[in-house]
Amino acid sequence: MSAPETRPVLEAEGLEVRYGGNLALSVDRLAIAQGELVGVVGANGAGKSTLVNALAGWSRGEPKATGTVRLDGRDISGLRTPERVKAGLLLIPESRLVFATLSVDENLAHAAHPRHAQGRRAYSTDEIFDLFPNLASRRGHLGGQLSGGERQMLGIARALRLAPRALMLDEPSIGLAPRLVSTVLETIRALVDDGLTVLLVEQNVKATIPVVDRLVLLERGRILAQGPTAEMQDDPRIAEAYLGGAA
Ligand SMILES: Nc1ncnc2c1ncn2[C@@H]1O[C@H](COP(=O)(O)OP(=O)(O)OP(=O)(O)O)[C@@H](O)[C@H]1O
Repeated sequence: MSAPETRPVLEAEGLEVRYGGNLALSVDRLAIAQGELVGVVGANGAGKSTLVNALAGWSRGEPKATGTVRLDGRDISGLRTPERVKAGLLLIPESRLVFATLSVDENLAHAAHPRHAQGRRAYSTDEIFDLFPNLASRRGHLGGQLSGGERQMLGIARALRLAPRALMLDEPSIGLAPRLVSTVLETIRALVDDGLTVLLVEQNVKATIPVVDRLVLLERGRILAQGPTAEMQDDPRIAEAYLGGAA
């Protein structure tokens, strides 16, 4: 038998992002292992979106990103977003990109299973509707007619059709009713238990703690602390800032 695989699925090294002259993100190293669910938490403006956008090779403004991003050991820093998607690195942005004028079925059909996805799992529409029964009952509804939670689920479903190697989600809980927040986060957990590798950005630390394996605390663009959830949840920086000053 060969030694157990330790190479991370997704890895960033020396990743820096500047907007104009301002350094918004400076991450020495972040690595996510196969089948791991890592939660990135931090206050407004901490750099959470900037981090996942830089990993995805995508941005709102015109930031300058430097450093190395690797997927399964392959340097993908020079690839544009569509090529990173083809390679298996997918981001579901905060804005939950779905086609508003296409039905749920059409939205899924547009996210067709890529031909060159060696060893990656593309979920079938049947599997997707098992995972998201709400979507199954709305197959003919237009994307624009769906609730925030349903759009979020459709966004995840579209990503699953594309056989992600690593999936990044930017604040999937935002704007959702508390009950739906746990449904969405528990579904993400179930996908990880099924083998998917996930980087989850969340401001809702309380809802994030029960589902993630590891927490990364970002502050002013830097990783202030990271570690297994069981240890990090008692870290006073997390407890005081996000859990109502429990310490
Ligand atoms: N397009 C942009 N142009 C200029 N500065 C930006 C841009 N996007 C983000 N920034 C700045 O970069 C920093 C990090 O922002 P970012 O959106 O990554 O934070 P965040 O942790 O995702 O915050 P939130 O939880 O509010 O979404 C902030 O200081 C923000 O003002």
